[in-house]
Amino acid sequence: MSFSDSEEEPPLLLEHEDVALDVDTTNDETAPSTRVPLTIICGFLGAGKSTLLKRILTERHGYRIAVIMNEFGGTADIEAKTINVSSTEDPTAENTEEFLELANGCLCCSIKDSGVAAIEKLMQRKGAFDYILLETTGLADPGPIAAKFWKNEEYATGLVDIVLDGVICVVDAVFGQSQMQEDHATGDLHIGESLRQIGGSDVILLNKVDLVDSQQLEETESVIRQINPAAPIHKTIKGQIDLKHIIGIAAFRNPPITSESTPPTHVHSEDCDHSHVPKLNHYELRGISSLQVTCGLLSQERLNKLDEWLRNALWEDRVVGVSSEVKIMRCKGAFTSEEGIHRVLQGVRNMYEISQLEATESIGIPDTGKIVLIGKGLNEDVRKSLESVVT
Ligand SMILES: Nc1nc2c(ncn2[C@@H]2O[C@H](COP(=O)(O)OP(=O)(O)OP(=O)(O)O)[C@@H](O)[C@H]2O)c(=O)[nH]1
Repeated sequence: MSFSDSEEEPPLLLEHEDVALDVDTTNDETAPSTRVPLTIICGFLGAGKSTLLKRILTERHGYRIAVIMNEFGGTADIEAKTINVSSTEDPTAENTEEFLELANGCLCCSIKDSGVAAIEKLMQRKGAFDYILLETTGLADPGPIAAKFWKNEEYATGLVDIVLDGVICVVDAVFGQSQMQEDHATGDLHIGESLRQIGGSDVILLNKVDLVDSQQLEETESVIRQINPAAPIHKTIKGQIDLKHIIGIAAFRNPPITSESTPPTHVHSEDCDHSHVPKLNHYELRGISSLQVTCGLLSQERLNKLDEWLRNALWEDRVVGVSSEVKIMRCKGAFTSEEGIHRVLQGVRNMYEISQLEATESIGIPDTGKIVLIGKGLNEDVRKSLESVVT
């Protein structure tokens, strides 16, 4: 699980005609001149959404794709910085907080809202894109987000008309099954996020298949099929997939069929005439919160202590000086050692890795480090405990 892609096969070049980007421009004279398709990428925390997007951003596919990251816990800048490509406008990539323009014409930006304002601003500043990919937070229910974009005239700005193409769900082959089971077992009216994400998607990417055996893979696939029998399932390693399977699929071109049994691609909106599960704040409902700690240059001693702290927290659910239980579901970080070596922390549940970035990969990583934890029981005591290790 390294940010270095050197061990991977070179990305496949895609033929233009392979990717059906021919969104309907029709003969309607009132139609805006450009229709930009949008695909929503969802999937539970750490499933591999950013890895998939990083691949798309750095491949030579010939399209101008705008990738919008919408992260929970303020980790989007870590994602953007670790995309590991320098900006064509600003090779030192110092000014990449807002967006990062890549050599292949793609653009990456991070935002906190659901994307509309940022997309409009981007279009005004950078012209229209061939395609927009919107990454949702790992805990997001894609339904309401999809409903915002689906055939919504509000977002026809006159210059561009954003049309929803489809919803893609990235499922973690290692933790996906247990996540779905946990979400099934909640027992109340609330439907767990992983079920909403899988149920509301048009295509499923079963990712990290390199980390599981065939039996676990089959079982996970079977659970996914029970939740969403309609969506094709593609097995992937680090999001390696031919783009034609995920973009330009026009899943929303035809109106969804309305029936008693709501089809998986149905987008709930205020106009629906059937009952919905209550609208609940999915973070609070699951008791999930995020915690962020910044740090300066870290000595080797502090790095060792941080490693020990993480091992205790992720493997034992214990944090030094905190009596209550802690459950860290996701951790990310970027920090620099006293010798000036940049390191990136990536963790999903009890698996984590601190990798060292090569000098060329470090462009844009500031000396001020940042560690973000997402999970349960992340109170002030946990923050103090982590701060005592890194500051
Ligand atoms: N072995 C292996 N590791 C993977 C694969 N896909 C992603 N990873 C690693 O899993 C970790 C999480 O991947 P991300 O792409 O950041 O996951 P994410 O879904 O964007 O995470 P959130 O935005 O926090 O929800 C990273 O360390 C990746 O390198 C895969 O197919 N195989």
